[in-house]
Formats: sequence, structure tokens, C-alpha cells
Amino acid sequence: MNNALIQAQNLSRSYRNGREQISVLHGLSLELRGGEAVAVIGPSGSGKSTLLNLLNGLLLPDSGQLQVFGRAHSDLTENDWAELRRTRIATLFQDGNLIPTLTVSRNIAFRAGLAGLQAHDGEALLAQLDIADVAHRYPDQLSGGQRQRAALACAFAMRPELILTDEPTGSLDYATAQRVVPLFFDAIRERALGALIVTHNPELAQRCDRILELREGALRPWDSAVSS
Ligand SMILES: Nc1ncnc2c1ncn2[C@@H]1O[C@H](COP(=O)(O)OP(=O)(O)OP(=O)(O)O)[C@@H](O)[C@H]1O
Repeated sequence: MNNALIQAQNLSRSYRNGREQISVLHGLSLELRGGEAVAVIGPSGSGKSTLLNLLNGLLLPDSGQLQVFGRAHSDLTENDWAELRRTRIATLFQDGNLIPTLTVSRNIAFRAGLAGLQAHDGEALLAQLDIADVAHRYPDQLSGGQRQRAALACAFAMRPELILTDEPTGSLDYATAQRVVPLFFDAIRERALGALIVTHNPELAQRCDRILELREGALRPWDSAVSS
């Protein structure tokens, strides 16, 4: 049985800027299974954000096939995508996705609530990520690293099956990253999540099951000898 969370074949996506057409992705293929962490690296402007946004339904491909949880993108309505983002796909961007008017605990409870869950493990998540002491604070009262860990706790609180993330450790100092990276991977493995991790952090990339490079519009297995 094929248990791929994502299957993409020959995807292409371009943008139009006035009369200029920018072809960003062309002939991109990808398969991601539950329990698998895949790192995506690539130069600035290569289309990494575009790819994440195709996979969470915020952008549509121009052509190609995309299946998410076994469903063809052409069969998914905007409501279906919204439901997937609420319950099954967590997207975690560098600047976090916290609601500024809610404390950290309430952000977690809210995120879990959207997925129809109660945040039973909210306190445990905060303790694991070493931010229990700031649970009562609002996002603008946190450091960049604390905010990023709070956003991570929110992403896990919704118990996603797929996590799409852009530099999940980008705002963390070295010591905090050393602590948070193993927790991040423990959470992925324990929950058998599929994770697509856009990163420039070699340590994070090396911990993934595969490293793919986005170059000239498509994903290829990363070859450090060629890329260096
Ligand atoms: N809304 C848009 N309209 C026009 N061009 C866009 C749009 N969004 C992105 N682009 C262009 O598409 C290309 C890919 O952008 P994208 O943000 O996906 O790259 P990236 O690999 O995530 O870059 P970075 O690492 O710098 O964040 C870039 O040339 C960018 O200028």
C-alpha cells in the first residue's frame, strides 16, 4: 500500500510580473512518507517558499500532479485545503505564526482547538522546549528564540501528520538550537510525522533522512561534492 503523504509529479509554477513571466518550478517531483524527514536546501530565489506554499494549498501549480494524503489537488476545494491546514498540515515559518493578542498557553490551546483537540500536552510541550516560564506572556514579550519555540509547540499541539517548515531553528542561538533540534526530531519520530524542512542549517539537514536540493526548478538528491 502506498502511504505517501505527498506525491508530486512534474509540478510547475510560474509568476507573472506585468509582462514578465518568471518560471520558478518546472518538472518538480517529490514523494514524502509518514515518519520521514526531508531537508530541502537551495539558493535564495530558487523557489523553496513557492514549493511550501504549493504543498499547503496556498498556491496552485500551473501543471503537473500533486496528491496530498492520497487526494489529487484538482479534487481539493479551498475549504478542503483550509481543513487540512487546520487538522493535518502544520506550516511553521521562520517568524512563527502566533496570534499576538493571545498568551503562549492560549495560542497553544487555540491551535489545538482549531484541530478539534484539547491541548492536554501543552504544558509538557512548553516544558520540553524549555519555555514553561513564559507561558503566560504575549508573543511580543518573548525573545526571537522563545517565539520560535512557542510556534513549534503550537504546531505540535495540533497533532499534524505533515509539518512544512522554513528554518525552524533560524532564530535560536547555538546553545538553544543544540537543545531544540533533538526535541524537534524526537517529536517527528515519536509521532511518525512527515516533515519537509527548508533549511540552511547543515546540522539540521544532516539529521534528516534525505537532503534534496532545489535547483533550476526541480528537486534533486543533494550531492555535497557537486554543490561545494
Ligand atoms: N508573488 C510573486 N510574484 C512574482 N514573483 C515572485 C513572487 N513570489 C516569489 N517570486 C519570485 O519567485 C522566485 C522564487 O521565490 P521563492 O520565495 O519561492 O524563493 P526562495 O527559494 O524561498 O527564496 P529565499 O531563500 O530567498 O527565501 C524568486 O525569483 C522570486 O522573486
